[in-house]
Amino acid sequence: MKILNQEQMHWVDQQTMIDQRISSTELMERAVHELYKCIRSFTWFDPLSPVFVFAGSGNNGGDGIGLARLLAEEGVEVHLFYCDYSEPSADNLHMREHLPHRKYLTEKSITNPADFPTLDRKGLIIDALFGSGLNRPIEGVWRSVVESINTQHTNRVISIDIPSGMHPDKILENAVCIHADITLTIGQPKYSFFFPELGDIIGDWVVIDIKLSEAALEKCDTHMYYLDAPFIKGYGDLSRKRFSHKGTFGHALLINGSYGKMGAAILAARSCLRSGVGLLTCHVPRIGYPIMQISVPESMVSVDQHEFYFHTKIDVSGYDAIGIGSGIDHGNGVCEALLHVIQNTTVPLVLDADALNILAEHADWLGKLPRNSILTPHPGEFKRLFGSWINDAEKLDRQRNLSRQYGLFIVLKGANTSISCPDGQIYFNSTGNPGMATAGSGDTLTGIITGLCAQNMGTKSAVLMGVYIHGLAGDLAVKGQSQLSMVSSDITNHLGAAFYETFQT
Ligand SMILES: NC(=O)C1=CN([C@@H]2O[C@H](COP(=O)(O)OP(=O)(O)OC[C@H]3O[C@@H](n4cnc5c(N)ncnc54)[C@H](O)[C@@H]3O)[C@@H](O)[C@H]2O)[C@@H](O)CC1
Ligand SMILES: [K+]
Repeated sequence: MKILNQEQMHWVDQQTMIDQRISSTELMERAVHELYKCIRSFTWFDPLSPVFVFAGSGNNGGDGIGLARLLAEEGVEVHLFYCDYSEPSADNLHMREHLPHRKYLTEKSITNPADFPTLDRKGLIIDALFGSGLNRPIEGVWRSVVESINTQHTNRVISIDIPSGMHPDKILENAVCIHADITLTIGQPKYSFFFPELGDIIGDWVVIDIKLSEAALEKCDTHMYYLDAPFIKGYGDLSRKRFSHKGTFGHALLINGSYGKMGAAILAARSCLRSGVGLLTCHVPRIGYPIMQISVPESMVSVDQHEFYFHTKIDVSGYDAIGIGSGIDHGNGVCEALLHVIQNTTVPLVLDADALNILAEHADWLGKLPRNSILTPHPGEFKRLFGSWINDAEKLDRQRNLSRQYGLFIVLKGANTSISCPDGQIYFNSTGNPGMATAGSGDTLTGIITGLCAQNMGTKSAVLMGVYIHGLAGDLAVKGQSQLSMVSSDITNHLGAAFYETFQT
């Protein structure tokens, strides 16, 4: 799914009305019905509790007023507050004119901070003050309304389209924003939803489909995408031909593990094999030989001359993809051995963990990496590699520019992992959960991406698919268990189900 900026979203709204021959009121009515359906589908929704709607005078407010109407028509007790309601938009006025009989609905204006109501009964707050039309930080009475709503800890808060005060495309420094429990976002997710520093403000978010014009969406030029199921399904064909053999699916090399960290090598190897690679060789220190043979019998083992860690300048020719770094440690000679790999292969390298830390100490090596290599840092490793950032928007810009400059994929791990590509596009993953923040989760990702890269499907497909499948396997693994009990082997054990759910193959 494309992620559009403020201007593009407005344009798509307008084009939708033209293409579908509907008025702006009809489009808003469609949005209002979809918002209502979504709220009514929440199992926690209690029609016997009051709903407090705070509406601004723009179209976001119009959505809130329309929602108030549908809830009141159902018999829900609704209290509607108009906040500094001057010069309402035409659609906002239309919604107001069509409010039902006032039996279940009260209306009140808030024109100064003292007008904020006492919400002494537990209920649901709907935030419809400002939406994607916000163009500056909230001030005055709106600010005090936002601050008062944020103190209502016993009431659940749903923001319509975007938490009021948040800009859809950028960070407004020190701006006051509604802290939503849930954001029901209209049409497309907004770019700012992918800034980790705003995560607590947005809460959980759900995209409300209002059947925007496909033709208009198609025409919008963007470099930002949300990596969801329909998108990834169209990205590759993993079905196997009848006469295919293990040679068809590539030969991967994984260089991982050291004394005390052989688990990283095992986790990566098992995930690599579960991702469909034809042949796998694991290069490990001597101490790791029996461990790998017993733990991962499907893998061949190449043994380093060093007892405890990766040290030997090995022959890396003949492989289709190489993953390196999980648990390789930092001992004497590791840097030279890593540089030897970098300089003696043309296949994309998947670099993780200690390989990234070594890279951080040798910034000039970035330019030496084979084109289309893949860096998989978590934020701490990203900082060591590329320095600290001013805010998340600046961090994402930097990530994107570095990918273009060095011809690399950068997979910045976290909630909604961001994947920047050499072509300048950036993808935000839709799968995964906090249970995956556990030891070895990154090692499994290295294994998956390396295994997919080896199958010659194109590096970009392998990276996007790998990140998506890794998260989906985590989502399947956590079903029926607590996130806190999850271990990274659970991810590996659900890879088969994740591939099947995505590609039916
Ligand atoms: N046809 C459409 O355009 C649709 C719009 N929809 C809703 O409309 C919203 C966008 O509506 P609008 O463009 O009217 O914008 P908003 O309702 O977000 O804001 C209203 C107006 O307030 C002013 N404003 C912006 N920032 C301000 C600030 N900090 N302090 C004071 N005033 C400020 C601007 O002039 C802006 O146009 C979406 O978020 C969505 O909820 C949906 O109903 C779907 C269809
Ligand atoms: K809002």
